Amino acid sequence: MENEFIPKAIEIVKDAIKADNSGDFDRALSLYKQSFEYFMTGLKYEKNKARKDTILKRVDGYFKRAEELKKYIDEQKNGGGSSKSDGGKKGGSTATKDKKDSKDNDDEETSKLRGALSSAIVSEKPNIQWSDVAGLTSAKEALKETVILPVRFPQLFAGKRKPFKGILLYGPPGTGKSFLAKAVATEADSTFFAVSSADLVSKWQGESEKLVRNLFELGREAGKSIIFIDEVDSLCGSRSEGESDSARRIKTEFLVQMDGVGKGGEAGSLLVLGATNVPWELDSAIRRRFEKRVYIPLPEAAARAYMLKMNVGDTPNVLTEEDYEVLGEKCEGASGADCSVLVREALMMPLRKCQQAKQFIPFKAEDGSPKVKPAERYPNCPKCPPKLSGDAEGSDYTCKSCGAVRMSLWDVPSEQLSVPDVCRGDFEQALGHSHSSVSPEELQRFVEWTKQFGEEGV
Ligand SMILES: Nc1ncnc2c1ncn2[C@@H]1O[C@H](COP(=O)(O)OP(=O)(O)OP(=O)(O)O)[C@@H](O)[C@H]1O
Repeated sequence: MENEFIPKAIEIVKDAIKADNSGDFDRALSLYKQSFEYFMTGLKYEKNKARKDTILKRVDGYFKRAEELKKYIDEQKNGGGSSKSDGGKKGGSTATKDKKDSKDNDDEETSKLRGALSSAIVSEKPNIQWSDVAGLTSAKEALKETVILPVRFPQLFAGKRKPFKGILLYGPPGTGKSFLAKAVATEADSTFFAVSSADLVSKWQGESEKLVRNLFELGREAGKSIIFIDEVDSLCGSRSEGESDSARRIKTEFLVQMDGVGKGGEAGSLLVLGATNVPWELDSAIRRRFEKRVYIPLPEAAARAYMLKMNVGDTPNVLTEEDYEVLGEKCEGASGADCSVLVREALMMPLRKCQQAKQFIPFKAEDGSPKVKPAERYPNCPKCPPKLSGDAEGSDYTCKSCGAVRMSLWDVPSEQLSVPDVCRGDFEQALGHSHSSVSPEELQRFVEWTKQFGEEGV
């Protein structure tokens, strides 16, 4: 698949620079941040190393500028800071800071880091139930054992029996790793700290290891909490020649913090959940800290059928259980995310039928009001199609046999339009355009890695 994230990121960053130059710093900062999300995702898929390095260099510059802006905006908000109208370019103001004693400095630094963290993490109490997660039975069991049991029955974890403190969920994209992590947090009634690795990475200007430390402190202070680090590979990839000092420091801090999890606190009160699509890129030291590694594979037919049904929800449809079963079989290779895209596509089909229809059948609704429904293909009327297709019939032609009226959607009074229910045919048509986002080679790689380091989560 063509990597569309980088061009999109560049588009956004151009707007950011424009806003920056025109003095609209709030907007500029928000656009820079938005572009980082796209850059980080795009970089994940960028295979060309030279191109990757060039982009990273550029992004580094944007990060620095965003940091300056954030500092400047914060200073303005706090009523202090410089009155410069350059958004803190050329160093910004540190005048207020100089007067503080060292304790104040520490507090200030901590609160600054906390501020930075709050923009980097999403802290919430999610509301995703186990039953919302299709399939993945043994992954759910493994997570229940790790998270729920220690809280409910602490006596089970006496002596040397300790709950796991780090779990890695790995598998192809869109298989529900983040979704599952949220279900864990709901079930455990824990605060969920989801870290956007793009934001953490964006603080790699000498402070990120402190950010990691603060993140873990926040987690400990919040009582029962789960720290979810998506794309953990981008924080803790394996050592490479080009690895910078700051990347090494963040990794070391992460190791130290992971070792501290579970010490001094209530058993199972802080859990670190990591997710990655590329487990083989993880540093072996980090891999070891995630004591349990659960493979989240592509869903099986029954899980796919269930997801299709959940995604259709209460949209008017004529689909039967059997239809879902057949469709579940047909979309082999689709991830959970692919299934939602497929449903979205299929749900649009009735709209397309309305838009493309050249004739509509009038009928009376149950309450007696006049309605029309699109009749693009009307197989039950042998006379209708040939006559209707003839231009000579004129635009106001009505078929004497079936009653179809020649008109377009725009001729239909809004209150009279009856939208066709979603049917199996709509899905079959949508399936024609869909494709699996994971190649068999990639899948094989996950299977191999699971044999060596993980366990099946199906
Ligand atoms: N097993 C599942 N049950 C229900 N919904 C699912 C499942 N798997 C995926 N989905 C749907 O797909 C969406 C994307 O899933 P999610 O973001 O959790 O995948 P992920 O594995 O974390 O992907 P990535 O690796 O790309 O971050 C979810 O919001 C959910 O709607």
